[in-house]
Amino acid sequence: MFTVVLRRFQNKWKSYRHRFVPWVVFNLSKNEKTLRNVTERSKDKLVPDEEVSRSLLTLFRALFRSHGFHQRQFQTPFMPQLTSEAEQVGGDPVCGQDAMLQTLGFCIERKPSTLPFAGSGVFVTKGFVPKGATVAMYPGTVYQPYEPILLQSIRNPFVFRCIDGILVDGNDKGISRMVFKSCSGRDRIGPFLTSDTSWLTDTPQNPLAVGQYVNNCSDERPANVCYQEYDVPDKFPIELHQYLPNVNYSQGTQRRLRCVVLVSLRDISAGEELFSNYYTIVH
Ligand SMILES: C[S@@+](CC[C@H](N)C(=O)[O-])C[C@H]1O[C@@H](n2cnc3c(N)ncnc32)[C@H](O)[C@@H]1O
Repeated sequence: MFTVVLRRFQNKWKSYRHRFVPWVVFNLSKNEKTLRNVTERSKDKLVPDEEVSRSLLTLFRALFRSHGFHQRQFQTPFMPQLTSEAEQVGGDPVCGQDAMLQTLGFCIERKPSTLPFAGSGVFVTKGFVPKGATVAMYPGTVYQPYEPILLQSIRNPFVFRCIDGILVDGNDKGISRMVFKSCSGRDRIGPFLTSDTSWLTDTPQNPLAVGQYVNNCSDERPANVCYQEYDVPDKFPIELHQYLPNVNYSQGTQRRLRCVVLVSLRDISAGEELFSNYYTIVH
């Protein structure tokens, strides 16, 4: 009898698309109506990867044009295309929030949540988010399913689980923070950083990288964004990797870098808080 119940629980548990342990365990029963149901893994993507790439590239190019100066000192004759892009910058650096408003048409920021006792949340503070837009990124260290995360996951509500078992640790404190910094410092491609550590501060240079602070929806506050996995394509420009807020835990990881983005489920106006669905069931 016990084994049957246990097996049923295990099957149900395995079908959860995303989960934040342990919060999810204690709160599932309170939120059962808000579960997001997806019929097949492949149907989970709200927008094609190409569209996510387009949004990220537009923003990152604007950031590069404004921050790109510091990279110029590293230019070599073998990178003429980068030099010319940096040369076009002129003397007009814009901050991350301005770049986001100019390129994506909205700003998001981390602020105290409207929910009591929920800590911080993420809000649209300027502009307008149309349905299907890439609204935020979930930063953190990426662990393959076979990699050890025990120490980092203890009492850590920021460990996000992807459909294929990959974990993303978006905690900006303690051991998680140290691990991210160490992995990020390790992975360079020539003169270029391959990831961004500034999401660990209050002023991330990539302003999308606050997705780990988006709170869970409820019956009263339905989800307006959802998670979507995005594997960074091989052709993603090397000089723009410095804005990606994710890094592989192991240097030898063979697969493409996993990022997780949050995509809007409907139009969202300035002033609204973002709510995602921490639970998705794949049938
Ligand atoms: C991924 S973190 C989100 C960021 C969190 N608000 C913070 O400031 O650290 C998940 C944690 O946020 C809190 N949280 C998320 N959604 C919530 C909700 N609807 N009501 C209350 N607390 C919530 C829970 O403490 C949960 O463990």
